[in-house]
Amino acid sequence: MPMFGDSMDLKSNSPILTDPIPISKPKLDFHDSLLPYSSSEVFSQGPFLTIPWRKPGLLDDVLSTSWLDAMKSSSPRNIMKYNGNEFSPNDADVAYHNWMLKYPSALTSIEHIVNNAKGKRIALFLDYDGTLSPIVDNPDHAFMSNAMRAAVRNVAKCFPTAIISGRSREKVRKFVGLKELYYAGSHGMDIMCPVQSPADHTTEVNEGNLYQPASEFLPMINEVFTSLVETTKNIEGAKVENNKFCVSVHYRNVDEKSWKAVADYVQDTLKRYPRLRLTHGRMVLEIRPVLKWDKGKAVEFLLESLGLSSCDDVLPIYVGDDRTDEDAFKFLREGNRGYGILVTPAPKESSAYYSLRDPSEVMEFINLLVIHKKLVP
Ligand SMILES: O=P(O)(O)OC[C@H]1O[C@H](O[C@H]2O[C@H](CO)[C@@H](O)[C@H](O)[C@H]2O)[C@H](O)[C@@H](O)[C@@H]1O
Repeated sequence: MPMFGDSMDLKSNSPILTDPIPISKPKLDFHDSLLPYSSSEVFSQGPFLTIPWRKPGLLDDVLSTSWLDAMKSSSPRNIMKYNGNEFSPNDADVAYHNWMLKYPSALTSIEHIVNNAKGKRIALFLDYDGTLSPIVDNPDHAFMSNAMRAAVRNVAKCFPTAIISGRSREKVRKFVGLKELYYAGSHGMDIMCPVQSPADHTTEVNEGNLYQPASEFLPMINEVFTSLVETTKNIEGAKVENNKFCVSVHYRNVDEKSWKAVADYVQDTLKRYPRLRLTHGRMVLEIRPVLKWDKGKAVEFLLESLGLSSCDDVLPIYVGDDRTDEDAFKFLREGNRGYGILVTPAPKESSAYYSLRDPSEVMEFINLLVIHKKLVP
């Protein structure tokens, strides 16, 4: 089990993890009531968020040597970095405590959150790996607990609830095993659309109603999957996962000496497929279409489909642990639409408002939402 968050460093010295465009102080017009802290406090520390810069036709990350730096910084074995400072494990508690001034716990902030939800409808978005299920070595064994399943089932009875995952929609649906939710797989590129009945405004999930903005990439993704399975087959521990509209190349179980070989194979593949790009996850390289579509877009799309896109009477909450979840946090923050909650046991730069340490705290938070809903219907 990782000691700290696996992809803990969005601001490392490596060019891979930082945005090559200088970021000025964001001009975001927040309502103070939504903020868990004062906005001047948040932005006084300089550039706020570094996310990979996406430009169609370019790889997110250019050289495999740099990829290697990114892969190393994604390893829990490496020292923890936050805001340019390095922390030894002994400093970790102090660092986490200080970091929480900026990203307070969603558990201790529950009153603030539900107060802001008064007169509004909460819409809940949940990432899967690292959020509902703990991170484990074998991606096929990332099961969620029955207690977590019960919590998600209960919360879905209170609020519209969607799972947005990097995995294929079918796979994540199988893991979660609840039919009363909405599912978006492949980082939001495969959405089972809820259908609204014009008569009574109820929604139902219609199997035939899929939104798949990357459907033309399907043959290409399959080719890449087959090719990477073949090329990496001799690297012990490497695992290639077909997530339908994206491919994950896991190096969690690969000896660090062979990480470069993994990066080289992925880079070679991307050279052959310029319409695909790379993103980094938790000890995983992810290949996906060069498409302006991400988890943020998926949240926007689902809110529209559910008839919940009006900011005035809806409070979307998104809970996630990974870099790809930042797109959703950013979408909520930029429009002053709702709350992002970052799940992490270690300090990380984020566009989220709040934090939770691990999936067990996520479950606690979900249960608190249900309790509050029952107390104040
Ligand atoms: O968006 P998510 O639902 O968080 O999916 C992101 C990736 O999650 C999975 O990989 C991660 O979890 C594995 C199981 O704990 C772990 O072994 C791996 O190292 C992590 O990167 C999944 O296997 C990927 O396909 C998803 O893209």
